[in-house]
Amino acid sequence: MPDDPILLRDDWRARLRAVPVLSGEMAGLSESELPRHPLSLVERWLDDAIAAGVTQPHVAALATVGASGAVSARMLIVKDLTAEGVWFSSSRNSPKGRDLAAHPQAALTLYWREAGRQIRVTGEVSSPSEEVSAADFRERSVVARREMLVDRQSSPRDDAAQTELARAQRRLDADPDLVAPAWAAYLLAPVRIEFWAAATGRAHDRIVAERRTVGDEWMWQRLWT
Ligand SMILES: Cc1cc2nc3c(=O)[nH]c(=O)nc-3n(C[C@H](O)[C@H](O)[C@H](O)COP(=O)(O)O)c2cc1C
Repeated sequence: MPDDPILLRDDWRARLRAVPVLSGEMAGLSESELPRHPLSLVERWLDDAIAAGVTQPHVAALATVGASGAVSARMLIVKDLTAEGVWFSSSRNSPKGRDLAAHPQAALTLYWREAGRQIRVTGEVSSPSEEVSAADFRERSVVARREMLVDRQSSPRDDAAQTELARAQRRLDADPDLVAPAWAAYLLAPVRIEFWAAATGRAHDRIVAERRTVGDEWMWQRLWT
């Protein structure tokens, strides 16, 4: 059998180089716009993204570290923004859930292409409220709840899947309020939030807020891009 080439094209460098990035008029971020608490700026940027009709403005990349030190990242949905931090949800039994049990820290990155804005949140992760976790679970679609009652996220899917899903559906039919015990609403409480804003015709802006170890004071610092 002849060796098929792995890639069909060998001009990827040139093709990628030709794709425009950060096109359009972008205002950057100035010191005068900085609030006392960086979550206020997260709120403002999220608001702007929703108002501008950005697609899936609440989808973020979450990076975690496993017990062995291996790093994983995946996209997920930001479920809430409160004065405590950023919320997302998943199964405690998923690979990310196991990572978070071993190392309750994470990095979450939001990126709004149309606005040329990126936010990087790093901090401590907890699942502080069974009530919030249960309410979050009940808001999910039937299909998603059924999958989560089987609770095998990221495991190989074999022939037993249909039987297990049918069993989960019967449990849901019998009790529509049923909550998968492993479902967690996680809170990422920030210790560092970095804002990156594209600016047209000059260097882009990068400003970071770091929580001081004493009290709830935040220290702002401009960074080299
Ligand atoms: C747009 C988008 C949104 C997603 N939202 C979630 C979510 O809210 N929670 C979740 O557990 N997985 C979500 N996923 C799936 C994850 O990316 C990932 O495949 C899954 O959580 C398994 O990750 P893990 O094996 O690292 O635990 C989403 C994927 C995409 C592409």
